Amino acid sequence: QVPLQHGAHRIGKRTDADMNRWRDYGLGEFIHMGLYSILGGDYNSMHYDGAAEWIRSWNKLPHEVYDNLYKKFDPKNFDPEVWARMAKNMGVRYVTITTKHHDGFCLWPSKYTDFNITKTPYKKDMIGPLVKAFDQAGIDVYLYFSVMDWHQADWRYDLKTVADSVAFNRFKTFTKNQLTELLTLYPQTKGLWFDGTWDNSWKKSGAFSDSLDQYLKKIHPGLIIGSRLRADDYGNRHFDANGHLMGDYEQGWERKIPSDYTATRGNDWDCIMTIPQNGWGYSKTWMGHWKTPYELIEMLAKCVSLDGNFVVNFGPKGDGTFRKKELQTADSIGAWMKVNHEAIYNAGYLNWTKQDWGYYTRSRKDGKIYMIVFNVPINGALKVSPAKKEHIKKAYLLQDNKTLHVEALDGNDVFIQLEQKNQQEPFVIVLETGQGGQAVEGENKHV
Ligand SMILES: Cc1ccc([C@@H]2N[C@@H](C)[C@@H](O)[C@H]2O)cc1
Repeated sequence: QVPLQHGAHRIGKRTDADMNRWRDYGLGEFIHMGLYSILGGDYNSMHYDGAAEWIRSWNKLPHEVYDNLYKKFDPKNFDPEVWARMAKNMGVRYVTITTKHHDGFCLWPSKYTDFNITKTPYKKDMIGPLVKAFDQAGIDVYLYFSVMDWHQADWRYDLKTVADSVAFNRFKTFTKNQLTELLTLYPQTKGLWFDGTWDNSWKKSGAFSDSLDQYLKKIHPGLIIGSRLRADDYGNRHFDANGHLMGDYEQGWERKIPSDYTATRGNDWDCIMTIPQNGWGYSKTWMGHWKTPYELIEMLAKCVSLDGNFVVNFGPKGDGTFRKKELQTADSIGAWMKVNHEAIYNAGYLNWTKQDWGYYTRSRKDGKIYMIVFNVPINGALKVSPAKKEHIKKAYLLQDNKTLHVEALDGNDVFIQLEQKNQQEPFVIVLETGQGGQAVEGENKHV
């Protein structure tokens, strides 16, 4: 064990009520809104083929042109109630909204920089009404905040000189002030989602990130902060020099999902995912493959089956409305969740051998076991190999309680026989288990 001042201060999961609530969310939503939403990935009828919210870094777009976009920022059709209702219908239980992305533009009336929404034609705070609308819809709100801030003269990518450190110290104070402001203005906030913390300047500021983490939790008890905020004494991020997670959950799964339970290292985690191949802010032309609702539902099932949450990103347009494809996706996921949310909410990992037909989840409330089925085998027989001493007593379809035939195989394995194999969408089977003797007699038991 390497002695550390600023490594993990807690070994293992955080288990207070706020974190237990976080663990049970299952499904979340991310929203990227900012000056980049106005351009939608295009400038001067050229298309930027990077992530649309990074268009300021495109050499064909002068910084000055981008930074003056605030003069055009006017989400006339923005309605926080519409955003909250869409999220509610989709079945999300938490939402993370960008307050300030890397470009430094603040969607709230910050008193620490004039580069904020009050200086735009729209004038009004967007964060307050969103926090209120989501909170009233029963959706927990988390605020995305980029530490890296391209607008601040005191931002540094690295600390090479004394002058760098003097400037960066001013930047740290600015950052702490803005975060205090956000938590004071929006006390319903459940957590902060940090980004833009990969540069050397921040890696060399492990002591500050540690004290900032503690300060924020002191002024806002229960606050949830993932592993993207801190660096340890040696600049390690997410996991300290001793391999312990620094943060309340692992925040590294961006557009990727752990391959299996081992890869989660037994930590809490969530995966944030774009519907297109990449790109978080609104882009007129989405990159590459657009994930179908079923692909996203399979990702959701996989995340929950590995004790994580799944967060789908939406990038509203500059006028404050969502593109049709995003509205349709939210609708489709919501329709599936209306029928099958029992297998997602308050559910997590089950240590049974993964089968090809899909994913197991187990309810943290009552231990009920769910099979979320995506791939029906040709013979319509779904193999289940329970852990030792666990036996299948009954299997039924969640959507209509229809009991399914269970055939005993060797040991306590079973086949669950599906009658009609023309399933048109992912479905859920509920398993009732018992301890002790095989509850289901095989028909043709070969001795
Ligand atoms: C290399 C890279 C840097 C920053 C990002 C930001 N994190 C996501 C949550 C988005 O905000 C994206 O701009 C993505 C990739």
